Amino acid sequence: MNTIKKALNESAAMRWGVLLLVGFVLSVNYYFYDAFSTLKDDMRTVFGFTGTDYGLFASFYSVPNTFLLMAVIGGIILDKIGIRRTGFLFVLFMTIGAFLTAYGASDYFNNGGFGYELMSSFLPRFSPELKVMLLGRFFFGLGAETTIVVVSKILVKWFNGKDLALAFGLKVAFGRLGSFAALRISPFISNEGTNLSSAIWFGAILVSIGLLAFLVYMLFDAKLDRQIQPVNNASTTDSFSIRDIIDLLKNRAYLYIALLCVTFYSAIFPFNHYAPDFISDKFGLSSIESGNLTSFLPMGTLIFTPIFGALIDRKGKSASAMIFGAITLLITHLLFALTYTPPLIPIILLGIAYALVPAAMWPTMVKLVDENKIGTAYGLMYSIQNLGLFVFPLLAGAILDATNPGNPEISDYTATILMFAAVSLLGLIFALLLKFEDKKKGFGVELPLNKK
Ligand SMILES: C[C@H](NC(=O)[C@@H](N)CCCCN)C(=O)O
Repeated sequence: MNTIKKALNESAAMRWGVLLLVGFVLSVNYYFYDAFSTLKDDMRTVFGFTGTDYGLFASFYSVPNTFLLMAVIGGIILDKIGIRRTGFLFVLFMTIGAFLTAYGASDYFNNGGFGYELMSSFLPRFSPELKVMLLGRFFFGLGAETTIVVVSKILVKWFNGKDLALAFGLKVAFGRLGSFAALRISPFISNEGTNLSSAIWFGAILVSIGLLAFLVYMLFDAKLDRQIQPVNNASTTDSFSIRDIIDLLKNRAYLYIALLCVTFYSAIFPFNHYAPDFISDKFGLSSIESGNLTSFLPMGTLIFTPIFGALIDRKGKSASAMIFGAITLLITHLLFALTYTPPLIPIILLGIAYALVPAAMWPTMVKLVDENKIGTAYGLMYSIQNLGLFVFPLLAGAILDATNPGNPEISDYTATILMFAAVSLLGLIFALLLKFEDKKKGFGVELPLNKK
């Protein structure tokens, strides 16, 4: 009997199964990224971390991606050596980074364990545990950002022409699920700092399970390659040139969207690092209560990002959605800084902005850049974004310390949050510029993404 074998990516069950696997890798990535925000106060009591120390720790995630351009380089490596080897390498970096961070915070290390003496022998301004945790955060960040680029490429490989936008919305949702779990589970395990180290080890173990999930994915990827290789060989030889980066930066619409990306996310991710502590200090809640409240944010975006994505696929209006999201973000920070509005209201507003802008911004790239340059375009955008993710947690910690001398238990966050409002205002200006540029050049950013 003559049987024609279907390629794996033609089976819907296989595609969604793959999304579940790589989505898990993203969930643990975001879990470990956000797990520390509810532990800020515990790290202050257990390790004596100041706001600046905490800001430095949060910022270190972005050092490799900004100063060593690792997100761009990771994208180029990905195009050169492929999904399996690049993915394995960068998920491994992420895992090593998570374990190093947990080791730095462990009782064993802090009771004079391996490396303690060495870490005490230089830069005395920084404690040995902070130094090891910074090293861990560096490797974690190096692996985590390129892992997101790898997962994007995996989705294009499996879903192109078959619900790709929905798959991208769900990709963001998996990340938010990780953030949600971190905000709920992390303070629960830490139990006001009595089990701080266990809360961090738990995150590191989750990341290592992510590595196992990626290894399983590699089996499917290899099988798919064996099935589709002859078809794809002809089209995968586009080599990298520095000219691509120059051309991207000369494209004003790309520049505006990259600047919107850095300002928008700089007013959200760094804010999230401080949000549970801010809400707890301003509204007198425990760290578990404020973590639970903050967790409504990723929970809401988990549901709404794919829904907004599907709407933008069909109705368009991406530039308007980005402007609306930027205005909402500005209002949120002004409410947080200047009023005592019950925190759930600004959190809901923040959730709308946080779902709307990513749902519109990431797929819009296909309107601005040729498909064969899209990996470089995303990689460059992530590197630019990471500059903001480096600077703003640091700045927030420094402003917090300057306006609250003596590292007090309860801090006044007004100046810190006003700084985030100013960054949101910049984001709004770039969203408006993008819309004007689109009107002038006719990229079609306002048109639906789905082809008729
Ligand atoms: C898709 C987008 N992701 C990013 O911007 C990443 N650079 C964030 C990384 C945080 C966790 N590792 C998003 O989440 O909207």
